[in-house]
Amino acid sequence: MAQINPSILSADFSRLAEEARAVEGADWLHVDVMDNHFVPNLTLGVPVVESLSRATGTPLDCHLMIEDPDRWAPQYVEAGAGSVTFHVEAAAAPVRLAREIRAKGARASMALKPATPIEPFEDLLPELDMLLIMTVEPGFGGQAFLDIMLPKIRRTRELISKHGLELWLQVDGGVSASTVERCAEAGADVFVAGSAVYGANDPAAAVRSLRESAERATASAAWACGH
Ligand SMILES: O=C(CO)[C@H](O)[C@H](O)COP(=O)(O)O
Repeated sequence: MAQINPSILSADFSRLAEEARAVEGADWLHVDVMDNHFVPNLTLGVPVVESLSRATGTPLDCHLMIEDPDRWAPQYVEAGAGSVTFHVEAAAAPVRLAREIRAKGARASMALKPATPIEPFEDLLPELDMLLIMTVEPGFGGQAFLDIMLPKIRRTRELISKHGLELWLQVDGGVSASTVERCAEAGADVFVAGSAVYGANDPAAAVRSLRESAERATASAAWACGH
C-alpha cells in the first residue's frame, strides 16, 4: 500500500503543531533536519522534534540531512521519531548506526543523494527498514523532480525483490500529482511531498489524492504483481 508523508519543510514554521494536525490521515509526517553543513540550509533539531511528537498522533519520519548522523540519529529516536533516515554520504559506520536506531526502537532508513548509486550498498539492505532515494538535490523544497532518478528507483526495487526484503522504498523531492505515478510505477511505495501538500488549499485532501494516484499506478506496475 502506498504511503504519503507530507514534508513539514513546506509548512508554516510559526504554526508547526497546527500544520502537523492539518495532515492527519497521512501515514507519517516527514521532518527535514538540516544543519547548514551537509546541505546549504538550516531547519530544526531535537527539541522541535520532541515538541512535534507530543503535538501530533502522526508518527514522525525524520530525515537527517546533517553531518555526523552517527552521533545525532539516536537522539532523534529518543525525541520520539518512529523512523530515522541518515545519509550514507555522511555516516561513518552505516551498519552500526542502522542497528543502533533499530535497537532503540525506531525504523532505520538510509538515504542516497542523486549522484550516489545504490549498487555499492546492496549488502546493507537487510539492515534497513527503508531506503530513501532523493529525487532532488537535498536542501530545499519546491524543486523540480529529477526524472533521471527513475532508473535508480527501478534498479533498487529489483534488488529489494531479488533479496526478498520487506524494505520500504521512499522517494523525496518534486513528488506531485504529475510525478507520483511515475515513481510508483518504477517501484517506490513511500512518497514524501512538501509543496504538493502544504501548497494545496486542502492539505489532507491532497494527501488522499496523491495516495489514490500512487495506488492506481502501483496496481498496474509489473514490480507489484503478487504483492
Ligand atoms: O528533503 C527535502 C529537501 O531536501 C524535502 O523533503 C523535499 O524537497 C520536499 O519538498 P517538495 O515536495 O516541495 O520537493
